[in-house]
Amino acid sequence: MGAEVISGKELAQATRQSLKERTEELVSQGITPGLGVILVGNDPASASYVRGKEKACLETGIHSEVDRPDESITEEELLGKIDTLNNREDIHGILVQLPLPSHIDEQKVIMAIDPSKDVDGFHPYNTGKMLTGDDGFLPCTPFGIIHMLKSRNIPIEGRHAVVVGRSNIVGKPAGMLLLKENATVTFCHSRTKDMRSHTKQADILIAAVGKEKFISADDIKAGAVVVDVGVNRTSDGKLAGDVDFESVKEKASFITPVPGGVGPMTITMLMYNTVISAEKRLHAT
Ligand SMILES: NC(=O)C1=CN([C@@H]2O[C@H](COP(=O)(O)OP(=O)(O)OC[C@H]3O[C@@H](n4cnc5c(N)ncnc54)[C@H](OP(=O)(O)O)[C@@H]3O)[C@@H](O)[C@H]2O)C=CC1
Ligand SMILES: Nc1nc(=O)c2c([nH]1)NC[C@@H]1CN(c3ccc(C(=O)N[C@@H](CCC(=O)O)C(=O)O)cc3)C=[N+]21
Ligand SMILES: [Mg+2]
Repeated sequence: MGAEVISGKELAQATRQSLKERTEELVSQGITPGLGVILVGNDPASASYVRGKEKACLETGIHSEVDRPDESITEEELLGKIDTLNNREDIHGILVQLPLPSHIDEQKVIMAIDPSKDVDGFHPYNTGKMLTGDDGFLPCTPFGIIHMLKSRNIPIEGRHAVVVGRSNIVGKPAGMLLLKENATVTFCHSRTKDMRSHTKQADILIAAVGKEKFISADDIKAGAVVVDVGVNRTSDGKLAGDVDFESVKEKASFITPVPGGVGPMTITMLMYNTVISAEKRLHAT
């Protein structure tokens, strides 16, 4: 018994293989998809995620550039770098790694990115399109989650999805994409009272809190689908999600692991968005 584990790592490999073919087709037509990453400062976790993105670009044939300004960079200088990337023909996707140092206004920086190159899907123009169901870039983590559920033919329509966490980059858009798939959605957050009464009703539970072992077997319904977005560094230096994997695995029907779950799919959907952006450029010429 026990849940089936949805390997994001395996699905990422398969998806990257098909993206590689689309990239080769683009290259044969004279366009190499290009991703420009800006990583401010030297936070070790951010540096590690950016390395993952560079590796994925190599695997999919996407040209990548990483600019690593010192954390003393001014907001104006950073906006200047974004402007340069916005105007480059050979760059189809722009990603500014978050969080930014506190002297820089994150929202202002996100707004400066050309929405047609916003492969993170964080610009309000793309957020708005997601809300209305128009075609735009979807945020990579929620997009990857939907992809993982569909890869296992897990029904979403009509089911109760409970999202724990409401950040702009994960929780909120995850709930919106599940709603678009016709789930009935509940959000839980730090002000939620009696959280367990909500999580126990979930057919699909998304944990995006950032606290190790936040969700235990007692918090879920038997047979629930549990998606663990959390990436937490434990005291012994390992990576752990928000879900107590060993106990929850015995009670859930499907579960995503950490590492090797949502993280690799997040990066893969970034590659996907970059390829789409380059394809749009090709068809616009
Ligand atoms: N695998 C991946 O690809 C990615 C993983 N992550 C990971 O996902 C996790 C969440 O990231 P992110 O959304 O950016 O984090 P934030 O810190 O921005 O948001 C955390 C959310 O959890 C809620 N929360 C905090 N404490 C509680 C509590 N006791 N009870 C209920 N809700 C609570 C907060 O509520 P409130 O709004 O009320 O403060 C907030 O909405 C992190 O571990 C991060 O590293 C993030 C991005 C991508
Ligand atoms: N502009 C911006 N876009 C982001 O998408 C973004 C961001 N800023 N800031 C930080 C968060 C976090 N995030 C992760 C991506 C991949 C893994 C990932 O691949 N994790 C591996 C483990 C990686 C490791 O070993 O450290 C795994 O879960 O298997 C994790 C976290 C993207 N984020
Ligand atoms: Mg945040």
